[in-house]
Amino acid sequence: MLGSAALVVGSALLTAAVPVVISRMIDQVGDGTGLGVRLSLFVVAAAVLAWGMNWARQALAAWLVGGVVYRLQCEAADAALAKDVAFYDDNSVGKVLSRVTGDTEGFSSVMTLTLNLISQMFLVLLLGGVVFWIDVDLGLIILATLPLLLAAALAFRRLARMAASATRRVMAKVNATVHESMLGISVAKSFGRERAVYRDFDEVNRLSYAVYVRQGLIYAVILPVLTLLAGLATAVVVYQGGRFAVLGRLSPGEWYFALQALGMLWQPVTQAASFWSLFQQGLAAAERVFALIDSDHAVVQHGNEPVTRLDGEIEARGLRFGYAAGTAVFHDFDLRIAARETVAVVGHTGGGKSTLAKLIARAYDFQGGELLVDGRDVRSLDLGAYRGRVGVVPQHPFVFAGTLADNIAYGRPGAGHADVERAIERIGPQVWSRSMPMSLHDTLSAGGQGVSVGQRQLIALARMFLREPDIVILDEPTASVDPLTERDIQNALSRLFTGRTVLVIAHRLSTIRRADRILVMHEGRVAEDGGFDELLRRGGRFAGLYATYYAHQEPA
Ligand SMILES: Nc1ncnc2c1ncn2[C@@H]1O[C@H](COP(=O)(O)OP(=O)(O)OP(=O)(O)O)[C@@H](O)[C@H]1O
Repeated sequence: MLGSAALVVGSALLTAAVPVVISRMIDQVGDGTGLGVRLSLFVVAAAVLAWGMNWARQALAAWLVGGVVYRLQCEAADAALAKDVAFYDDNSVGKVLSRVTGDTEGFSSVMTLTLNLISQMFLVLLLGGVVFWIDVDLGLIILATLPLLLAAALAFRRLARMAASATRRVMAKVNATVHESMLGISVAKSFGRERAVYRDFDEVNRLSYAVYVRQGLIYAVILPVLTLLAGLATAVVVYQGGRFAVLGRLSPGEWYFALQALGMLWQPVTQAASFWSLFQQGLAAAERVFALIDSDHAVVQHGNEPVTRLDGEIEARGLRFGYAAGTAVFHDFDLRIAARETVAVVGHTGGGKSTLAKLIARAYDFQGGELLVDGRDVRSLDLGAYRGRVGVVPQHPFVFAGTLADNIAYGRPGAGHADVERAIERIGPQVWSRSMPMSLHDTLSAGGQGVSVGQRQLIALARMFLREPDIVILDEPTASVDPLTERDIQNALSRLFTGRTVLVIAHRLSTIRRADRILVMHEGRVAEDGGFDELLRRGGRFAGLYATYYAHQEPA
């Protein structure tokens, strides 16, 4: 920082020294020979030195700003990764991405701008001081021309800002349209709607063309007008300085200096006019990044009790939960799941099955009541260690870009090839080879294009065998897989379920039949609870669900 300040002062002094020395030499023109050579040598030396100092100053600034942005991006990315799932309900991935990259860069450009402006302002003060020292009246004349230029720059800044924000808005619209059409491309293709999608895009693209042209026209006016105003101001100084020189108040060298100083003042002054709004934008960007870093976690803990192993007994007492204030999913929810019990959760859509699973997995926090695991308040347990003992298999497990082996090894940090092979062994080698034709070294694409739902489930189950969780939460896919793959998955599941507490949001009859207990969820409460045959005999909600949904899965 000190080095940077010294370079700012040094390069400003050098830049200001050039017109000062030249003006002095002009006044000594009659004194001797070789003046032109000495003058030229001085100008070259000063230019080289000033270039060197400016280079060092800018390199130092880049190093400083780069360091700050690097740390800010690390902290923002770290904060985004630490956020609970609930955070991503309100903040889309795109929004978080623009906080971590776009906003941190916005902040960096303001830092660079500020450092440049500080050095330029220092030069302005230096040159202004010399002009006033030469002649106060001339200094006042130059000073009087500055507000005119400043006012023009401010007015243009407003115009430029309006044009820029219109361009930003329309670009956001273009991006959103492209994003949406690409997301739904398979649907568009299957309905033969490509031309309609193109027409939608063309409409916003025409809008963006019009806005761009308007912005170009506005910018085309700004610079020539500012140059004209600068020319007028120079004319005033030429006239007045000339008069003072004729009157003997100024030497020709001082007159030259005043004109040079004026030329050097324009740029910082016009830049200062646009500085404030850019500075505010940068601060707003920084605020957004800090809001991400400082925002509270949705899952609140009040203890860090160690968790090494769990028996897996789960109990909810008077649990209250809603995703948003005033919309409760659970009012006064009670439930007890014994250790190592397999519970199938069924019910109509919106009944609260996934919500229950998310609360047990600590993806969300509840607002009232108690959630006990092995008789201990879940909020008193070390969150990371607790989550490490709970394995969640979502309906559509995510596949990362990398080899199949990498994707399985994801289940346990540091797992090697032998561990992956062992996990496959536990699933059942025949089961695996029948459903997974690819080799462990084959590369999968992010999102899992080219990998079926059943295969993704098998990858996720292999990850679970590596992880060895004490509580398994599984959301079965609704999409039916072929009977052979279903049998493979069921075989893998029965191995995974043994000796663990399992909560499975069940869509397959085979899973329901195998469960120790079935919970029928309805409007945020347990409407029925019991064994398969018992619930069928009861003739209630489960019997209804069975008749309308599960019965068709019975083998003929
Ligand atoms: N992220 C969310 N934000 C706000 N409300 C939500 C969210 N997720 C679920 N809900 C609401 O909570 C209620 C319970 O939903 P939940 O997903 O638990 O039901 P479900 O029984 O699992 O349904 P499905 O079988 O369709 O998955 C529903 O009214 C749903 O609209």
